[in-house]
Amino acid sequence: MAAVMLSSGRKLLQTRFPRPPVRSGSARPSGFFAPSEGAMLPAGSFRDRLAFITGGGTGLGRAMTMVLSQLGARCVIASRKLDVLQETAGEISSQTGNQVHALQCDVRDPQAVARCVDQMVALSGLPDVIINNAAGNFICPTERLTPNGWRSVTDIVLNGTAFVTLELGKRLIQAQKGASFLAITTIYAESGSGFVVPSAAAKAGVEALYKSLAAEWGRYGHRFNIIQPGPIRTKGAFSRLDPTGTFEKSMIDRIPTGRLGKPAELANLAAYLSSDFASWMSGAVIRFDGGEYVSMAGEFNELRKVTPDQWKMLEAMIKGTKGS
Ligand SMILES: CCCCCCCCC/C=C/C=C/C(=O)SCCNC(=O)CCNC(=O)[C@H](O)C(C)(C)COP(=O)(O)OP(=O)(O)OC[C@H]1O[C@@H](n2cnc3c(N)ncnc32)[C@H](O)[C@@H]1OP(=O)(O)O
Ligand SMILES: NC(=O)C1=CN([C@@H]2O[C@H](COP(=O)(O)OP(=O)(O)OC[C@H]3O[C@@H](n4cnc5c(N)ncnc54)[C@H](OP(=O)(O)O)[C@@H]3O)[C@@H](O)[C@H]2O)C=CC1
Repeated sequence: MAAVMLSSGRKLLQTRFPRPPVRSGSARPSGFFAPSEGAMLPAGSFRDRLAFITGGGTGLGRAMTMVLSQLGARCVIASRKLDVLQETAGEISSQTGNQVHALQCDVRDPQAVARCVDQMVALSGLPDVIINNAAGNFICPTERLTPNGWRSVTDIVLNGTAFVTLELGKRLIQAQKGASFLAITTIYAESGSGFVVPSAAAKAGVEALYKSLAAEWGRYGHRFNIIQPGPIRTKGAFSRLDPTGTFEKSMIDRIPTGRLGKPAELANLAAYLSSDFASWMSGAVIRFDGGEYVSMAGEFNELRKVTPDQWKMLEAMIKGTKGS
């Protein structure tokens, strides 16, 4: 029951504001926004191209490797767990018929990054496409965070991206070879977010790094773009950000398109940004979140819960107001 109060404190009107019907995340809106998951670009868009994807063995990195490989790219995927990488590489290359190499690399270690790039060059040459996707994250009240916890996330996300970008950028410049660099950040790189503070700080740093290099290294034939994904189910993210599954429903409820994103949708956008179709695109930050960011930001967006009858009443009240 909601009451409208006069400034005197007297109740003017009482009416029932029922709780909105509980809608499951995949109910009404997703009927309008069904995902399309096949490769979007023409076949062969990445023929004769080499793509280097950090964290390419799992989750979104795996999905991006899959679509690039489907479109003809040779791929090199790199992260810490060689067995996971090798399994993914085998699965993708047996489906697409294109080479996928797995290289062990901890992006926190600049020497390991240099060794990894040496191996890639020996195998396949310097890449045309670089996707900085590797990340670490976990929810944690900031007062519980240790210096090592801070370091573990910021080293992977910010330093890791910087080490990969510097190592490859310098070698590409030396070889006078152009390339597309893409970084995967997150919508809260822009707003900041409590409880994932090292990730928010590091992702914001990655965005500053990529926007800066878009300006500086265009002259070497290098493009730099950023995708800020909203929630897309992966084991890596959801097990560390919503380990009990408690928050998923309220998260979906605030997404105007009524569902989570799909890895293949993100992969199609990444493929476009990394392709020649986007050769005029650099320094772009693309939010890809089903509308979640603007939905959380708008002061009055909670009014979605007001029913048509309640609107009739509210309108009458507003129109009935005389003076200020
Ligand atoms: C509201 C619902 C949300 C649902 C999802 C919505 C998603 C929308 C937006 C999403 C953004 C997503 C961003 C992402 O980046 S997801 C990517 C997630 N993937 C990964 O994190 C994979 C890699 N991660 C890891 O390997 C680990 O998690 C790691 C901790 C980052 C690094 O591993 P490692 O180097 O092995 O470190 P450890 O030795 O284990 O730990 C280092 C220090 O960190 C402390 N620590 C680890 N976990 C926690 C924790 N949960 N809480 C507090 N502290 C933690 C650990 O204790 C160590 O510190 P020390 O004790 O002082 O030594
Ligand atoms: N899923 C989501 O909802 C969202 C994800 N993102 C971003 O998308 C990207 C992919 O995340 P997602 O696929 O969900 O999660 P995953 O956990 O599956 O991916 C993270 C990858 O990073 C690799 N990695 C972690 N640490 C290192 C390291 N030190 N050196 C090299 N590689 C490392 C991991 O491999 P290994 O363990 O073998 O090292 C893993 O493959 C990340 O940048 C994340 O921040 C952003 C917003 C939303």
